[in-house]
Amino acid sequence: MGSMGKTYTVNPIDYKLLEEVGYGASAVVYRAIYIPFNEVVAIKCLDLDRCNINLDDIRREAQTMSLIDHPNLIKAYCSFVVDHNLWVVMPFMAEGSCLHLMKIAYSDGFEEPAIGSILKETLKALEYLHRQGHIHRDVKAGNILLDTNGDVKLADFGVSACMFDAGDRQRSRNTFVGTPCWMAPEVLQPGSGYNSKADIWSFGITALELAHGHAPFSKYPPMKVLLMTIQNAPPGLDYDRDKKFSKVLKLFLARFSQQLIYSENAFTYKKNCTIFFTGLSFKEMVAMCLVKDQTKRPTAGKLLKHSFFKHVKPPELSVKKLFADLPPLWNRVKAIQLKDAAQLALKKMPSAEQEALSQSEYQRGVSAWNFDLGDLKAQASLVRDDDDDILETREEDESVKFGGDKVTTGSQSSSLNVNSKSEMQQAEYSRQLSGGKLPRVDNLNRKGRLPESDLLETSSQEKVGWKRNGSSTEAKASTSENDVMQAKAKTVKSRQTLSGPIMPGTVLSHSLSERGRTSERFENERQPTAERATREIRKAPSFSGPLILPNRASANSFSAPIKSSGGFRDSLDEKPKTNLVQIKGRFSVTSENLDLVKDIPLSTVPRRSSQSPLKKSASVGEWMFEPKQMPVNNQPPKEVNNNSVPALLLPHLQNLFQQTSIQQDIILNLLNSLQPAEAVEAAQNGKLPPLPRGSENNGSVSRFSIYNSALGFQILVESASSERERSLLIKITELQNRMMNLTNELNSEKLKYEQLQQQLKAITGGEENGERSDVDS
Ligand SMILES: Nc1ncnc2c1ncn2[C@@H]1O[C@H](COP(=O)(O)OP(=O)(O)OP(=O)(O)O)[C@@H](O)[C@H]1O
Repeated sequence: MGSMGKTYTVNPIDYKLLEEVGYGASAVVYRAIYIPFNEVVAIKCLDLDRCNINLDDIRREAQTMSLIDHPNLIKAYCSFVVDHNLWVVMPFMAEGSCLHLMKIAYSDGFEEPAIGSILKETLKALEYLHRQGHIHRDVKAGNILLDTNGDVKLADFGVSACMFDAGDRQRSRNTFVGTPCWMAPEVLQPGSGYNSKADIWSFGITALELAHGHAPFSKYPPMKVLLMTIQNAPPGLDYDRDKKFSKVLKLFLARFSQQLIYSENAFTYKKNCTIFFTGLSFKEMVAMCLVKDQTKRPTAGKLLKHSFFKHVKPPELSVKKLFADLPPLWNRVKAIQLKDAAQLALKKMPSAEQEALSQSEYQRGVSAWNFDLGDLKAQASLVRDDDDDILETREEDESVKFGGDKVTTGSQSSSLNVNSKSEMQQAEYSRQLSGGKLPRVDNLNRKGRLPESDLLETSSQEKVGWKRNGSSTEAKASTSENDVMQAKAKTVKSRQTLSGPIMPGTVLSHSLSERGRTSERFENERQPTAERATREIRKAPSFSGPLILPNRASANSFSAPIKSSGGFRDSLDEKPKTNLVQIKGRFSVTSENLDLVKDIPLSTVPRRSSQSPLKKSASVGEWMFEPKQMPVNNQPPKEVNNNSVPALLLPHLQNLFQQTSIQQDIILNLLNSLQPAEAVEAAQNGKLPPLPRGSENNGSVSRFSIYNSALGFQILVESASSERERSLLIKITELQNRMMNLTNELNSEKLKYEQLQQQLKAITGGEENGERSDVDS
């Protein structure tokens, strides 16, 4: 039974599928004609082979959709199975979802009056659903549909749950269902149970989504979002960074401080005050929804009485004007697909397809995840974000702010600034349409009634199914190239956080039916790149799909090895941080490392110098050694990493060696200058280098024993007859002793150096293994 007592048949030949007007995690939605009534309807086609939802869930959705009866909820006319697809026939909402609308024309979110109306209508739907005992579990902008007259309806009961199942009224549920960014903390906490208040949290997130153009945390990978939701303070509206609200606030305050508001006419004054206080009450309303303790969140009914909703305009005034001048929905959807495809191409990933596939497998595989918080934390700590991301996270972590003024990233919004109104009407579409492969959309009124002639014409055409025909493919390919060119000319901040090791697609391949995958690959090979990209985009999650995490064991429990990351080391990382001094790159410098460095007697080690340390001196024969002090290492510890420790030691060791050699030279010089007979003799015996004959030495020296352990020889010299010679010999002895000490030092440093090298090898070996297993995984 359909609308107004009309009955819709369950025979697919009574329906003519037209353009694709939406796609989600599990379904593609088409505009269609119900031929018996010549009425435009929407048909949601769920691929039963591909989606993870079990038949019970699907039946429940269809059942819920057919039983509900509320002006703000999408009702199903009927549903039936066609091949491997379930078709759900429902009213066509000609302006699509709020998400698509924001993507195409309001990337910074809607203006406050529209937000108020959309939220109020959605809240009415929720209030009704909750009263009927349902939890929607997937409230988000992508599931709020708009019609040309401004009607607002909540859709997608794919994940809705009945709280009265098995007569267990008000039972808290324990399954993990929803979409990461919109999921309430209690939904994510295993075993804590949740109820209709989970929808209120999602409603609060949706409010922020509508105000900013994207949901909080939408740029982060799903696992990160889950953790942020559990661990961070709840998100909220930030006036400083939100252009829309701060503009009003600043203006108001400026005029207030100059007492200008009093001189304004009553109308302007009232208007400004209203905007200002509405902004404040919006913030308050959102804060009420986003309380982590679900018991403290208001019910939908109570929230409806909040001051924010008191002065909300009827949607036909505030919502209707949002679509003025926009092209028809199907063209917008196509443009979004092309835009996303161009963006994907721009990212120049090693393999865009790989990424898309991995994302789509995430979407499918998510239901097979073993929900283990410890694993999640480990995975989240592996997520690498660029500096920018880190900064932003910290900002968000600290003060929970949102970048309304930022280029939106992530799947929820596109970062390409497509001027929708002009670019929508590109020649590409005219070409497609004039090519006769798609129905003449110009001849359709928005609501979708087809003139009889067109209906006949389109009826004779091939049905638009899961695949596209050749001409539209060609047209899209060329437009995709255009898009890429346009996009290249613009500054694009591409999302980068999705390519990290967290992508479960790499470990969840079994979750995808092999048959489906093979045929998909085959299709992909035959399709032009742009078409493929578009298809992959469609399959790739916008993270807007439901996250279903049933309590069942899985092999996919994040087996990737944990490695130290140069990225986040925030509260998410619970690895022990004892002695952690500084994090640099992939290494962390611990106080142990610093101790090692400290052990080196830097202050006593002479530095190697370009200038020779040997200077002419009268007191020590020809040369004296002028040791230069090695400056204490003034480098801050952050400059030190495991790599640089041996490098740091090396010059010192070289200096020691050099110093020792120099001292040897000095001694030899001194010996040369003394020319003791024994030395000469020793030299002649091969124990000492030949000594030059000096003029001062007259041969009468006292016996003096010099033992050099390092050099392993003993010099026995006669004590010099003269005082001068004696003092020189003493100096020699001193120098020899110093040399011995230095040699000992050198040996021990050599030992340390070797040990350090071994440690370093062990570390780098471990790192390489870790990286290899990362690459493998
Ligand atoms: N009745 C409708 N009229 C017009 N457009 C619709 C209609 N129903 C759905 N859509 C469009 O199709 C998109 C996907 O629909 P839907 O959310 O039901 O699919 P899904 O696979 O369940 O998505 P997800 O699970 O990601 O929320 C919607 O976001 C919307 O843009």
